[in-house]
Amino acid sequence: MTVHPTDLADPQLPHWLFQAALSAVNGETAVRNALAANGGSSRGPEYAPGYTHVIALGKAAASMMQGALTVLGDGLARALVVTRQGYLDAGLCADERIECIESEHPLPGERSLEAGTRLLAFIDEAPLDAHLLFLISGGTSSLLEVPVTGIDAARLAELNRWLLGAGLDITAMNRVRSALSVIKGGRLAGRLAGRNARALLVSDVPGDDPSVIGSGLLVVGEPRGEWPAVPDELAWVDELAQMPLRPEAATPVSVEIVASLGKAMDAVVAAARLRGLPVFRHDAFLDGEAAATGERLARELIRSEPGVHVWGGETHVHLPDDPGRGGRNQHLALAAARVLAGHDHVRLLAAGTDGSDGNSEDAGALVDGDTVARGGAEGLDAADCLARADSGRFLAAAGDLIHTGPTGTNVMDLVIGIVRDRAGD
Ligand SMILES: O=C(O)C(=O)CO
Repeated sequence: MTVHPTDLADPQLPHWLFQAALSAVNGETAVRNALAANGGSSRGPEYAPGYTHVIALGKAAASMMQGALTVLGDGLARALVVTRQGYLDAGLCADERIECIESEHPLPGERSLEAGTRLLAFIDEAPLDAHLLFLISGGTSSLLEVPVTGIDAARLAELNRWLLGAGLDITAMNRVRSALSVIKGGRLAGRLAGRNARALLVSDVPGDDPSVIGSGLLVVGEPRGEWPAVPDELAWVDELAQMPLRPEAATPVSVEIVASLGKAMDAVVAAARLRGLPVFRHDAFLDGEAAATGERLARELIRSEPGVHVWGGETHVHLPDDPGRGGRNQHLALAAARVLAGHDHVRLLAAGTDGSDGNSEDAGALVDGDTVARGGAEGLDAADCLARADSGRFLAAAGDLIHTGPTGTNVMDLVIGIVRDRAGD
């Protein structure tokens, strides 16, 4: 394969590859395709006028709902859409059949409790012979909750603040969330009263396990991993988790993953090949500490052959008490930038496919061998910003942030490395 240094040097290339990935896992397209494939020539009963009740939850809810609406048309009876603040679509919510709720993320609160209560009522209001179509994406864990007795909004926020800052992986976090919820851990399936139900999922968890996505509302999973050590001030977590929950007969739900990190990575590979560029797909899931991962990938890229490299996953950051602006992708990118300093042939993009990274409004960052110098010229110190979890401030000063707004999907994070031929420097 011929290497085109001019293409690998194209300033737009990393953005273009990231956009190709986002399009391939877009919630609207994924739902539309899944329903159209199912309808085909022998359209199922969900298309009968006024028969289907849609429940769209998570960061990609509005976009997934749009996909369902396009295919169902007047097959849609009613819908409930629960998504993150700022992620709704005004046109969608103008449809009087569609009830829209903006809820809280990444920390659940009062509105998450209201949304959880509304979800149960919405299901109860659907006729017993209705078809329930669930469209679930990540973010659901925070956006909706019906907790066990003894947990109010303040405790819920306290619990999740600890879970998000403790460096736990999503499986461990959701194990705790599920133990304290009457809808998570598959328990929502016990509230469907035998209604015919189908779920389409956009996966934001490693291994695409439906019992982990959105804390597995409809699918009971095997408890996996260690129960984490709970800090003393949260002793009520262990106490309440031991209380037995009333078992309810679960209604079987057909579950299908319609978009995933793997598909997003495939799309980067295909887009690079389309340009005739060499591409290296790294399948090992990125799940380590963000800064250490960024440094490791930067070292690998410096030594690598020219071409496009793609990784996917979800790293984590141990947050200090008073974190600054940023998220795991920006943290990873800034740590990588320190290693890349002076190496002009490498660029690295790290971004969340949902368009938001940590507590910032940015998706991530695109760094290069000059990032540290650019931020330094603005009076900032990269090591200091990393120590204070303030990578966003540094990257904003360096002009390296990537902003997409809500993307209509959520399949974890992508890291795209571009290595140019050194002769072209
Ligand atoms: O983001 C969430 O809601 C999860 O728990 C994983 O999908």
